[in-house]
Parts: sequence; structure tokens; C-alpha cells
Amino acid sequence: MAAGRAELHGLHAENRALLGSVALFSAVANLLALTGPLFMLQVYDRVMSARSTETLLALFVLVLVLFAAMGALDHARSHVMRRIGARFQSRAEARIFSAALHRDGMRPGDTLAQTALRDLDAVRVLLGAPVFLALFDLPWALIFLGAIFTFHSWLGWLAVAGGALLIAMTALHQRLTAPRLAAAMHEQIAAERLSDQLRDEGELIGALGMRGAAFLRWRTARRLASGAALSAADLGETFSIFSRTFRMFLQSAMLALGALVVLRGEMSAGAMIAGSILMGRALVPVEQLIAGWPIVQHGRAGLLRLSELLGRAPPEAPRTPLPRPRARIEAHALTVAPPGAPAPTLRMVSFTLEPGQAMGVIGPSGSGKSTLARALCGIWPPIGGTIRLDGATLAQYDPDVLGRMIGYLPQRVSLFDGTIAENISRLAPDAEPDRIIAAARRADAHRMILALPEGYDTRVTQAGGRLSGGQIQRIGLARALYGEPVLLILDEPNANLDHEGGEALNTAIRTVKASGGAVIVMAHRPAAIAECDSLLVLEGGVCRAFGPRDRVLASVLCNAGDLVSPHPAGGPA
Ligand SMILES: Nc1ncnc2c1ncn2[C@@H]1O[C@H](COP(=O)(O)OP(=O)(O)OP(=O)(O)O)[C@@H](O)[C@H]1O
Repeated sequence: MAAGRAELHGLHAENRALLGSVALFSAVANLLALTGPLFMLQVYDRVMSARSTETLLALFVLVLVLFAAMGALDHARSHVMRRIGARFQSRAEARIFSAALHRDGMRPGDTLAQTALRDLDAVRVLLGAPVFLALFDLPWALIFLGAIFTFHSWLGWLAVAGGALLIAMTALHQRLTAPRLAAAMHEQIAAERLSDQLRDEGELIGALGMRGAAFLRWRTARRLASGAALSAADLGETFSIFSRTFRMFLQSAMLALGALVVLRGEMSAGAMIAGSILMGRALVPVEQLIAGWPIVQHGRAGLLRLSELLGRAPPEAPRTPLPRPRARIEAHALTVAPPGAPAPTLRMVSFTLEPGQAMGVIGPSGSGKSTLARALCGIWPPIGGTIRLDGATLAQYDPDVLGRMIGYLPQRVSLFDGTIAENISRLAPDAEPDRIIAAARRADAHRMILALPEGYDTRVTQAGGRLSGGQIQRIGLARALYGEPVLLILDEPNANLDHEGGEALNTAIRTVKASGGAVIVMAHRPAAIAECDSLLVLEGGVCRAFGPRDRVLASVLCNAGDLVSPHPAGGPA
């Protein structure tokens, strides 16, 4: 948390000079705020007694100029603060985005990563809000109080007592509303997540007759969220109304006390009115703080959450760029745990894979195949042992560069909202069409894509849109093959493929091998390991056997012959 806070501080450091200028503008604007009370004093005490129209006119012109200057300064400081907020956001967003995607930012059950960009927005809003400027005005409230004391000490003490009560109310407000706002935020996130999920699974909900039950669950989540928000808003409103009315009453009380002092002949009538105006001005920042307190709380809570997120996902140290590696993979005593899991799900696994070779990974459900695939892609770093690609550990490669050298087809392929071409090119903004088409051809998806009405420009969604399961998987394979990766990792690649698709997959594996790449296939189905030279058998997260495919199959499985023959992809496992 402390490291994250220091990092955010650092990102904000370049704004210090601008904050200094806001403080300066605030100082001058607050001094100019004395124009009204001073004018009042002069009118009552000088113009009235001397009955001079010229003095009145001269004072009026001066006041006009001073008020115009005050307005301009007020405008300038709000303008600068909004720019400071926007600048902070643009400096921090890349780092916060990558921290939100970082493995340690995504612990199951907590929402730090999910709210990160919203938290950054809350900080930006706070920096540009009038309530933040009120903090710059607060020290000037003391000067105004001092000025009231120069009129008469009774007036000064009344203003101090009123201000102290308002500040005490602000502290109480913070104490009472903070837990309610945190609860409201929590419920809001849960409700949003549920409604996203229900919307994405609309077809399934209809098919399973879950519409009524889903609605009830959604309504409960919404009610909890809006109930918590309502309770926080009610309390905030109560405090806000109290402070506003109390401030108005205080001004009248000030006038009454001033009149008493004037009647006692201890002060002029001008000082009475000027004192009342000065007190009003001194209490403005306090009132602004109370009214804008929810913004302060959201911004502060966002800042704390961002500090925690950044602390959990420290910045990547710059790495010396390495040349394109040869496809030699060595795993040694590899031990991997999913994020937040108490125990590793893959333990002490070792194997070596040479360029031009393919390795199959088989084992029952939950044996750790997908865990191994994620570790090999660098998504889940090892907690023990090493993975080396051409001699270098995966951590020695820049994650983005490593990602481009690895083709990964996850077990559940999900596409990004965009066109098929954009999905194949991994959203690269300057992708060359030739490379996209080459990848699609290698995945044998080219003709299938051309058969769609808009071909490569067909828009798809996360769930695939109008594409079938097999079509999604082929586009996923084309995406994995894009950019001719050194290492191809396929997790259950033929789960949705027909015979033709299975053949295309085997051809793609052969092509990668022939070009000196390495392929690792996690499989349940026999057809997928037909092209594999070696086989790793996992059971309960440990290696049960590793070696040449046929020898391992012969020693582990009794129906080895069936398993290696490249029969229809839909055949039994
Ligand atoms: N994100 C996760 N958090 C915690 N545990 C996980 C996570 N993902 C997987 N596991 C656990 O790790 C173990 C291995 O899962 P993994 O997905 O690697 O198995 P698998 O061999 O690929 O299974 P399948 O063949 O069913 O896909 C399982 O016990 C699973 O519950």
C-alpha cells in the first residue's frame, strides 16, 4: 500500500508547479473577496457621512474591477484544477490498466482490479471539483475570522463557535457516511457484475427456464445496491441541509449581535454588516466541504484502492530485449498455483521440448493441464522451479514481446468485440492484411471466413456473435498462429472441431513443427496428440510419466493403439 501511494505521489509530482499556481490564485481571489465587506464599510462610514457622490462612484468603479479580477481568478483556478485531474488520469491510466490485468491484482473475490478505472475517474473528478478548491480556501477562513476579531471580539467568538460546530458536523458526517458509501459501492459492483452476466447468458437463461429466478436475483442485487446508496445519500442530504440553514441562521445571529454592539456604541454600522459578510465568506469553504463530501469520500476511497492495487502489482522493471528465441522449452521442477489459491495445482513437473517437436499433455479433469498451459504462456508465473525458453526464463522477456512469440489457444475461446480480422491480429492497430490471411489459411479458417457475408470484416462479440462453436475455435486457432509464434500452446484445441477442423489442426501443428517451432497440446481426445512426438501424463498436478509418445502410451494406457490413430475428432477419449 505504501509503495502504491508513493507511486501515485510520483505520478502526481509533475503537477506540483500547477498546484502552486492554484494556491497563488486562491490567495489573491480570497484577498479580493474582502472587496465586498470593505466596500460596505466605506459606503456606510465614509460615503454616507461625507454625502459624496464622487467618492461613491470612484469606489463603485474600483469594486467593479476588483470583482471582475476575482471572477477571472476563480475561473482560472477551476480551469487549472480540471486540467490537473485530466493530466493525472492520463499519466496514471496505462500503469493502472496494466496493474488491473496483473495476476496479483486479480485475486478471486476482491474487486480492486474491477473498480480500478472507475477509481481513477473518481480521483480525477475530485481533483477538478469545487470541493477540492475549498481546501485552498480553508486557510483563508482563519484570516477572515481574524478580521472579524478586529471589529469586535464578541463577533469573532461567535464566528469561531459557528465554524467549530460546522467542522464538528463535517467530521461526524464523514464517520457516519463512510461505511454506508463503502457498502453502496460494494453492492453496486455486485449488481453490475450480475447484470452483465445475466445479459451475456440470456439464451441459456431462457433455455433453462431461469428467467423468473434470474429476475429475482437481479432485483435483490439492485435493491441492495440502491438501498445502500439511498441511505448514504439521505444522511449526506441531512447534513448538507443542516449546514446550509445553520450558516444562514449564523449570519442573522451575527447581525443581531453586531446590532447589539452598535447600540452599545462599540462599533460602527458598516463594521456590523461587513462582519456578517466576512463570516459568510469564511464559512463558504466549510459548507462546500460538507456539500461535496461524497465526492471527497469517493475520491479518497478510490485513491486508497488504487494505492493497494499498485502496491500489489509493482511496475515491470525494464528488460534488455532478447533476440527471437529458438523453440527450446525446458521446465524444471515447475510448481504453479492459481492466483489466490492456497496450494499449488501443479507440482515439480519437468520436461524438455526441442525445436520442431510437439508434446502432448494428457490427464484426467483437474489434473493440471490448463494450469501448465497458463504457466507456459507466462500468465501464472511459477511459485517454484523454472520454465526456460531458449535458455532464458519467461520473466526475462518483456511480457508483450513474449506474448507475440507464443500462440495460445485457451480451452474456452473468447473473442473481443470487433471484426474477425481485428481478432486474428490480436487487436494490433497496424496489422498487415497479408499476415492476417496467412494465419487464417494456416488454421484452415480462410474459406470459412470468406463464406460469411462480410468476410474478414464480420463483427463478432465476446461470446462469438453469429459464429458457431467450431468457427470460434478456428478463429481462435488463427489468432494463436498470427505472427508465426515460436511456441504454440493449444488447450483442448479440438473440443469443438469436426473431422475437417481436426485435420486442419494437425496440418497447422505439422507446419509449425516444420518451421522449427514447438507445439504443446493439452488434450482429452486422441486425435489431438496424433502429431505429438512426446507425451506428458499429469495426475493430481504431478507428472506421472514423460517420454516418447508411443512408449509412454504403452506404459500408461492399455488402449494405446486406439489413442494414437488420428480417427474422427469426435471419437471417444
Ligand atoms: N483460477 C483458479 N483458481 C483456483 N483453482 C483453480 C483455478 N483454475 C484451476 N484451478 C484448480 O486447479 C486444478 C487443476 O485445474 P486445471 O484447469 O489445470 O485442470 P485440467 O487438467 O485442465 O482440467 P480439464 O481437463 O477439466 O480442463 C483443479 O483442481 C482446479 O480446481
